[in-house]
Amino acid sequence: MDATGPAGGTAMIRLSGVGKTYDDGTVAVQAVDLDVAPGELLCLVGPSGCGKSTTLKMINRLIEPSTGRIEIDGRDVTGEDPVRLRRGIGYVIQQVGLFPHQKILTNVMTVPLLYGESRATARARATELMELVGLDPATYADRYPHQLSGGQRQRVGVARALAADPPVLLMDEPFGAVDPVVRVRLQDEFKRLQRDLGKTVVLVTHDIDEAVRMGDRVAVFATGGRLAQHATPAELLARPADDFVADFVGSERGLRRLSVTPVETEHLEPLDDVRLGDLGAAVEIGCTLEEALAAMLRSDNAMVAVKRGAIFLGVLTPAGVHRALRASLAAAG
Ligand SMILES: Nc1ncnc2c1ncn2[C@@H]1O[C@H](COP(=O)(O)OP(=O)(O)OP(=O)(O)O)[C@@H](O)[C@H]1O
Repeated sequence: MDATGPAGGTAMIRLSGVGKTYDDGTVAVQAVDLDVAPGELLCLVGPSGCGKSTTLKMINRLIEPSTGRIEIDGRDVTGEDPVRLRRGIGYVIQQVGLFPHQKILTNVMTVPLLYGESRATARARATELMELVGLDPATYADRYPHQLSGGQRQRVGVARALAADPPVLLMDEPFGAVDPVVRVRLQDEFKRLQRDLGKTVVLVTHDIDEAVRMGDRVAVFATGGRLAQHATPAELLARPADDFVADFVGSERGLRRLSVTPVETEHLEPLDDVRLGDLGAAVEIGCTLEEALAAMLRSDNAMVAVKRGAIFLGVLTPAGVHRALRASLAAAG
């Protein structure tokens, strides 16, 4: 097993007392303790200049910590050869950094070729990865980067980062350059992909909505590189650790809870003599209140049918949404 665990598997990341003071005396990160469980997606969020990118880059040693220890699967990264280390860590940045004069397929093939795969294997792998990130190879393989939209380029960046099948992915504002609608779709798709592939991911964003939507856990950094809170999205929104976090998550945090609270059977009301098709809008049990509310708003009724597969379970009404939010608030407290 190498420094970063078996390729394709998941890895545990641990930061203990990790700090960074730059040569000019800027304290970018203060003694931070953070664990990322295997297969977990951790979002680092906070205002500009609070040390998020510095923290991320210390994990793959693009920046050396001034203090503390960073372990991947129990092994200190500072003892590892940086080149070898980075092979087990995919890295996705906002400016994707595609080769402008190479076709998309060739861009993605670069990584498998780098690892000594034959051209045929690299081509097959790159084609598979394009499909995985939702870019039809028949349409996009032979295009050049400038012939793609920002969101499509971002998908290529993710495909390329996955090409080496690294157990760990580090992402710095990966969806920052795309418009809000495409952004939400990319976030949802990436989250699904990450769950399926079981990668351990650390993702930097300045957007609290992105953090609570995507993170299994969220680390909120405050100015001066202080880790202000490390919690699940639901805990963070229900119980901000201090005034800084409360201010950062914002007064709309009740609304934000919609995206992290699932619809459960106890929030539903029965409806007699109704068939699934009669109500128009229907959602699956376990979806978020946000999704259920969106379906409710699309329908003519002030309610939405909730089902499990083909079975009708009941209806969710605005009062049910309210009850669900109150219950989750109480549970998180
Ligand atoms: N090479 C450097 N030398 C000195 N100071 C630096 C250096 N790189 C970053 N900093 C400072 O360290 C602090 C943290 O920077 P960092 O890039 O980690 O923040 P960030 O939270 O990622 O910010 P943003 O959201 O704006 O990208 C900032 O005050 C920044 O000015």
